[in-house]
Amino acid sequence: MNIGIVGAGAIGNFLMKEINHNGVGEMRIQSVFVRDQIKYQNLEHQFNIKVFDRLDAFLDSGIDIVVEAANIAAVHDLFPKILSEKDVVLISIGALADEDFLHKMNDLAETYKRTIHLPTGAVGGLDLLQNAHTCGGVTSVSLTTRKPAQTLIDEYVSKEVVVFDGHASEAIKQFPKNINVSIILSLAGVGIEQTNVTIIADPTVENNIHTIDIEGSFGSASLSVTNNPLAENPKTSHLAAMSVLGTLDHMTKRIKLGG
Ligand SMILES: NC(=O)C1=CN([C@@H]2O[C@H](COP(=O)(O)OP(=O)(O)OC[C@H]3O[C@@H](n4cnc5c(N)ncnc54)[C@H](OP(=O)(O)O)[C@@H]3O)[C@@H](O)[C@H]2O)C=CC1
Ligand SMILES: O=C([O-])CC(=O)C(=O)O
Repeated sequence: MNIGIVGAGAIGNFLMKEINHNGVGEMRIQSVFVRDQIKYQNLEHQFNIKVFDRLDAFLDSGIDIVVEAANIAAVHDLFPKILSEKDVVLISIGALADEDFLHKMNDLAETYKRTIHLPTGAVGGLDLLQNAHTCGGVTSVSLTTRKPAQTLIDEYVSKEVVVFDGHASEAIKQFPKNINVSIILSLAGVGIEQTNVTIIADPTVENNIHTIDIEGSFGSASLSVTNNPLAENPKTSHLAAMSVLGTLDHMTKRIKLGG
């Protein structure tokens, strides 16, 4: 599978190292789309890839699938066009909190017979949540996210501060780089207006900790993930990058787990 990536930050670099240096199945990252070709030119030599700043040339570079590792604005601006030509993997899931955009992407996928893959990201439990929700059996979903204070707020704090308490729809507007996980949970479960989110800036922690509580006709579930951050971007958890790789790897398998 020849892969194109949009964005070359913490997750993009993780993927280039794992796939092109360490090797994962039959995958290869062939092309990377960036805003500033000069800034990222060194990647060509480092990972044996081609760097593009023109979208048409990137899409024509022999890639089978496009992985987004950029931001919400890039999904909104670039991916309707990209989806009309390629299957896509999106990690800035917050882009889909905009319901008009979500419907537009769904319609494009139908029209062009494309697939939009959404990795689980820095959490777990989506299998349970989706299964329980399929029969309308979920009554409540809550996410409590605790991150190192400096990744959420600029001012110094000596003790923990609740910086957000409300629904996922508003959480992603206020913290677009920190709470994409709330939108994948919303999509799997009860929706962005019903998924409860609390975000805590904690000066005493070094991990990104996501705790999910689900209640429904199946019973109840509680899952807490204590994530190591990626060195290149401490806002982003290692598991989020791994989940993109996992999503690509699962596509190649004949035996599909989960559901
Ligand atoms: N779903 C989840 O669980 C998680 C999602 N995320 C999300 O994943 C995304 C990537 O994270 P991460 O790698 O840590 O972010 P970084 O900030 O480390 O990297 C983002 C990269 O995207 C590039 N970029 C931005 N806009 C564009 C554009 N229009 N076209 C091409 N490249 C662009 C930036 O380049 P430059 O600015 O130099 O042009 C940069 O190289 C973020 O949106 C983040 O919020 C992160 C963690 C968990
Ligand atoms: O990586 C994480 O822990 C979660 C994150 O930033 C996000 O959901 O946007």
